[in-house]
Amino acid sequence: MGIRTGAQYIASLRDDRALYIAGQRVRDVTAYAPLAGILGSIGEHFDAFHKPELQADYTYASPTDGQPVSNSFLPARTWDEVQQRLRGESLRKEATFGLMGRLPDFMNAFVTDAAVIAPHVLGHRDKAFADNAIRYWEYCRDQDICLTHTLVDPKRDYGKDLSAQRALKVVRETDAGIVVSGARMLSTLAPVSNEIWVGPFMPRRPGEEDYALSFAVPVATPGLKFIARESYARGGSRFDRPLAERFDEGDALAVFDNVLVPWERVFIYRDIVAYNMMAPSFPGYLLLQANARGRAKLRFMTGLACKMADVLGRSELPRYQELLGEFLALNEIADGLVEASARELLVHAQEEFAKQTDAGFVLEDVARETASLFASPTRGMVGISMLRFFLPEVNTKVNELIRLMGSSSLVMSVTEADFANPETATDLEQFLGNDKTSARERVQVMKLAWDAVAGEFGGRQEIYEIFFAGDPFLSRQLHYFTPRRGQYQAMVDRLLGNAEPSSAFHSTGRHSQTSGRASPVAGPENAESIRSAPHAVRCRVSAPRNGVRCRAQG
Ligand SMILES: Cc1cc2nc3c(=O)[nH]c(=O)nc-3n(C[C@H](O)[C@H](O)[C@H](O)COP(=O)(O)OP(=O)(O)OC[C@H]3O[C@@H](n4cnc5c(N)ncnc54)[C@H](O)[C@@H]3O)c2cc1C
Repeated sequence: MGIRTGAQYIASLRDDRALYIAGQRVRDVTAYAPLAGILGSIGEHFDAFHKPELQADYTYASPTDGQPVSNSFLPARTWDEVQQRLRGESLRKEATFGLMGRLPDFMNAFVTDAAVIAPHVLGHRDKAFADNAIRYWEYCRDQDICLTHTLVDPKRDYGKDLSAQRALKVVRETDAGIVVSGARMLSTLAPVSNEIWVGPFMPRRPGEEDYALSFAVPVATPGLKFIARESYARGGSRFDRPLAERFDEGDALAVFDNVLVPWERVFIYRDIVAYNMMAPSFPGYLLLQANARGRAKLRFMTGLACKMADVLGRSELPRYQELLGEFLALNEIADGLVEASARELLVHAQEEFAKQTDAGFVLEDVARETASLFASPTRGMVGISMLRFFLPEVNTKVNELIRLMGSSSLVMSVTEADFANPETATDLEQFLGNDKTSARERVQVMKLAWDAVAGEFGGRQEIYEIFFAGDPFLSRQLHYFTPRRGQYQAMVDRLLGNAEPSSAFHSTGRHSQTSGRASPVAGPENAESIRSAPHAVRCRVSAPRNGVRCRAQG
C-alpha cells in the first residue's frame, strides 16, 4: 500500500475504539470537534508525502513492493541514508514547528530501532520474537500506521512494587497469544492513533518476569480502554488558541482488561534481559528524530521571541538584542549537536548491524555491563545528552524569556471577537497598536506566545519537554556513572602527579563499542545501585574504575 493520504488516515480512525474524554465515550473521533484541529494537522502531514516536490526527501521505496513509504522507517546504515532520514525528519518537524513530539515519525523511528536490534536482542532466546518485531516494522511501514506508545507504569504508590501499582502484566497464555491486564502511561496521541506499542522503560529485576513484556495491538482491541485528558482545543478560533487548536496531541491512560495479544504481536515475553536491553541497544533513529524535533521547536521559539520584541517596539534595545542574541547562538549549537548526533547514529547503527551476524555476541554479557535507560558506558552520548540536557534546559530558558518579555501584554490578550466589535475595536487599535504594528497583529503574536508558554497547551509543553527523555533527576544521575567522570578525574590526578601510565588521557576519549562483546570498562562487581527509593533501586549502572580502563576504540 505505501504512504496514505490524510483522508485515508482519518477514515481509518472510525473503528469504534473505547476512548473516553471528559466523561463521555468518543466512539467516532473524526466527529469529535476538539480533535478536528489535530486531525487536520496529522492529515496534512500524511498528505505532504504525496507532494512531488517532497517525495525525494520524505520517502523511499518499500523493499516489499517498491511503493513509496516514509523514510522515517529507513534503517539507515550509510552516511547518505542517515542524511536522507535527517532531511525528511527535519522538514516534517519544521512543518509542525517542532510542536508535535509524537508526530507519527516518532514511533516510526522507534519500530525501526526495534527491528534493527531484533535479531540479537529481542530474539536472543527465541528467534520468533525477533521475526515478530521485524514483521511489525514492515507492516507499520507498508500500511503507514499511526502509533501511540506506553512505556511507563502507573504510579499509585511510589513506595510499593509493580503489583501494588497494578502495572500491566501477563495473566495467562493461550494458544492464540498472551492475555494481559493492568495499566500503562502516558499514551500521547492515543485518541488519534491506529495502534499502540507497549514497551520497556524502567528496568525490571528478577521476579518481575510477568511485567517484562513488549507487544503491539490496534487501539480498538477488545478489553483495551483509553481514558484521555480533556482536550485543550475546543474546536474553535485559531486566532484565540493558535497552537492548542492545531497541535494538541492528547494524552491518555491505557487500561488493559484481559486483552488478548496474538503471539505474532508479542516482541518480548517474560524476558528481563531483552526488556532491559531493548532501549539501550537502539542505534538511535528515534533519538535523531527527537533531536530534529527539538531543534525545530527551538528555531520556532527563537523566532517567536524575536517577533515579540518587534511588535513590542523593543528590538532596537541593546538589552533585548543581547537576550535574543543568546538564543540565536544556541540555535547554532543545536545545529552542531544534530550533526554530531547523526554521525553518532551512523556508528551505532553499523555496530548494531554487525551484531546481527556476530556469532560471539552474547546479550547477557552486555546486559551485565550496560547501564539502563540508554546509558551504555561504552557508547557515544552526544545524541542522548542533547535530548536529556541541552533541549529541556534551553526550552525552559526560552519560555522564561518569552514570559519576561511579554509580561502584561501576554495576559492582555483579548479575543478575535473584540476586534470584530466596533465598540471595542477602535479603542484596542488606539491603545495596543503602534506605528509599526496593528493592535490585531500584536494581540495575535501575544496569543501565540501565551499558547506556547503559559496557557494549558504551553504548560503541558513545558512539562513535556522536561520529561520527554524521562525523569531528569535520574538522567543526571545516570550520566554521573559514564566513563567521562573517571577520565576527567584522571586529568586532575595527572596534574597532582598521581596518574597511571595508561591513563584515560592517552585514550581517544571515544566510547563507541565496535563489537558487541563485553567491554572491559566495568563488571558486575562494580555495579552500583542508584537511588535508594524502591522504584529506582532496580536501575543498576556499571561504574567505571577511575575511567582508566576505558578502552580507546575505533
Ligand atoms: C506531557 C507528557 C507526555 C508523555 N507522553 C508519553 C508517551 O507518549 N508515552 C510514554 O510512554 N510516556 C509518556 N510520558 C511519560 C514520560 O516518559 C514520563 O513522564 C517520564 O519517564 C517520567 O516518569 P514519570 O512521569 O512516571 O515521573 P516519576 O517517575 O513519577 O517522577 C516524578 C518526579 O518525582 C521524582 N522522583 C521519582 N522518584 C524519586 C525518588 N526515588 N527520589 C526522589 N525523587 C524522585 C522525579 O525526579 C520527578 O521529578 C509523557 C509524559 C508527559 C509529561
